Amino acid sequence: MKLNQLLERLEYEKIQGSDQTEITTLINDSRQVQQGSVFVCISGAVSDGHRFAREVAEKGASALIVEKEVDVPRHVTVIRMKDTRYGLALMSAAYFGYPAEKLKIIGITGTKGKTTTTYMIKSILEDVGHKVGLIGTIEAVIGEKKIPAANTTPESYTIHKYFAEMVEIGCDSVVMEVSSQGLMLHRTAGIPFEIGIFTNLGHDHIGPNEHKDFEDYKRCKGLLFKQCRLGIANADDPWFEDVFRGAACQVETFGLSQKADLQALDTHLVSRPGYLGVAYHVSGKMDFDVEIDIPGTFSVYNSLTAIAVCGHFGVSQDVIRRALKAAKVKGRIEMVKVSDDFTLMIDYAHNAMSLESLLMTLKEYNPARLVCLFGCGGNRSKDRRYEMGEVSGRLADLSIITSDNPRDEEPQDIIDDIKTGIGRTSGAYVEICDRKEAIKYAIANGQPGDVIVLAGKGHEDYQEIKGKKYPMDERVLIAEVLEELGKK
Ligand SMILES: CC(=O)N[C@H]1[C@@H](OP(=O)(O)OP(=O)(O)OC[C@H]2O[C@@H](n3ccc(=O)[nH]c3=O)[C@H](O)[C@@H]2O)O[C@H](CO)[C@@H](O)[C@@H]1O[C@H](C)C(=O)N[C@@H](C)C(=O)N[C@H](CCC(=O)O)C(=O)O
Ligand SMILES: Nc1ncnc2c1ncn2[C@@H]1O[C@H](COP(=O)(O)OP(=O)(O)OP(=O)(O)O)[C@@H](O)[C@H]1O
Repeated sequence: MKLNQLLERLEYEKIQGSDQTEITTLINDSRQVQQGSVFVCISGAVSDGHRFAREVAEKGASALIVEKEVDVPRHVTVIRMKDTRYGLALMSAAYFGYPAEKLKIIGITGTKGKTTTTYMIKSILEDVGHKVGLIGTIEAVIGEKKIPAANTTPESYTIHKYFAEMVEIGCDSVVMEVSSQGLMLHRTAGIPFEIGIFTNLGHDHIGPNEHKDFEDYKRCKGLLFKQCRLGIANADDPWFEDVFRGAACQVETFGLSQKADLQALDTHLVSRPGYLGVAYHVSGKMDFDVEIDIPGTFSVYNSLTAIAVCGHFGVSQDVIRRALKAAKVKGRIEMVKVSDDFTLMIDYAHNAMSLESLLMTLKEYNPARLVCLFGCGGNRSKDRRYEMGEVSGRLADLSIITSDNPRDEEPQDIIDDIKTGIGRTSGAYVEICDRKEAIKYAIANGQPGDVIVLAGKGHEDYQEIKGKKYPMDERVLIAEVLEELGKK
């Protein structure tokens, strides 16, 4: 492959060598450079790719893409452009043969609801025979293959590599989470999104390594709507109009308010022993009743989004209704049936903010008791332990304090910190260090009408202790506990 084939959609300046240079691989990590690679130098948060220029030249790189000056032998081609992250995105698309153009790509951005909505959409579209790839916080899903994720939105090279694999196995569409960091760092630059979705905007992801302030966070979210054909937005979010300022797409809205194009009417919580959910009537562009077994008013928003998207894929109302009923997201308010008397669920909430939001949501169902089982990760801020302890002590009727990922710390020390937080409230608690034993206690002592939440681990299937990840899937622990209690 010739270098200029990768550069065809980019503006660039030739510093030395030739853009007709033959190249073997496209790489932005010096450690992976091979003979003939083109190395893209990225000025990162931790490292600067330009620092490795001489090293990669010695390893045999045939070309370098830079945004700063580098000093390498004359036989190495050097191409300069304004932004090499942007360059990497467009070069990656070309390198893999523009796979995005063979897929219908749905991108979801927003502070909350991305993961849940992504899986809902995948589930409905697959019900009518679409083959759907997925890229998100938990994993990338390519057919049967599941690749654990490091970032919500991976680096552009990885995205196009996944797209190419999806095309290869016959996917016709992809649903992906698009983080504001992903947009800001051009990980998604050049992707022709068929549909872009805006769920909501909250004060999050602002700090030294993320966005400098809320304005910047909001601006970055809006970038998605400059590169999609159709934008579907939550009309009830106070920032909706700001985010869509300057949008270049057609816009449709959903929400509870009358101004929304697709509206949820008569929303109500549904609760039966062992079951919590929401129900409502869809009005506007469609007209039918929906019930889903994921609790919380936000489930109305997430499912409405999925309905709006699937409407554009021509999915019938009956199919949408049936598929939504079956939609589950691993580790996101995931109900696990253990009893006809009480309800148990697994959720990823692992900081005070998400735990508070989860417990407040569940309290709306007026459970006999709200039981919260959780621990906190080791080698992380102690404040999180005090705060989670305080939130659970304040909102749950019983806290069961246990281990999460202790990492290099002693589990009991972490539990003691959580107890300091609970001590600021009058909340009742028990402490059972072993997570399986703690789950056993919760199930064995479940009372009619209780809602029990196992918080913190969510989709994770391991427990990290002193640098090693040991297999630990809460679904497996629950099954073992039921067996041991003779309830299976
Ligand atoms: C601040 C930030 O966004 N960092 C991300 C970024 O790292 P970076 O490009 O700055 O990388 P770097 O380590 O400074 O290295 C710079 C360049 O030198 C190269 N290098 C480095 C070392 C070396 O020996 N040789 C070498 O060539 C690197 O390959 C890179 O090209 O690019 C990496 C690859 O894509 C990411 O893994 C990394 O994510 C960090 C770890 C991260 O997690 N960031 C968070 C803030 C994030 O992106 N979060 C969002 C979710 C937010 C939400 O939920 O809305 C996400 O999408 O995950
Ligand atoms: N639409 C929503 N609005 C507000 N909260 C939500 C919404 N959807 C889900 N949540 C809550 O936020 C938690 C995280 O949901 P989800 O993983 O779908 O969001 P996300 O956008 O992927 O966020 P994160 O990046 O934090 O994982 C859920 O467990 C639930 O408690």
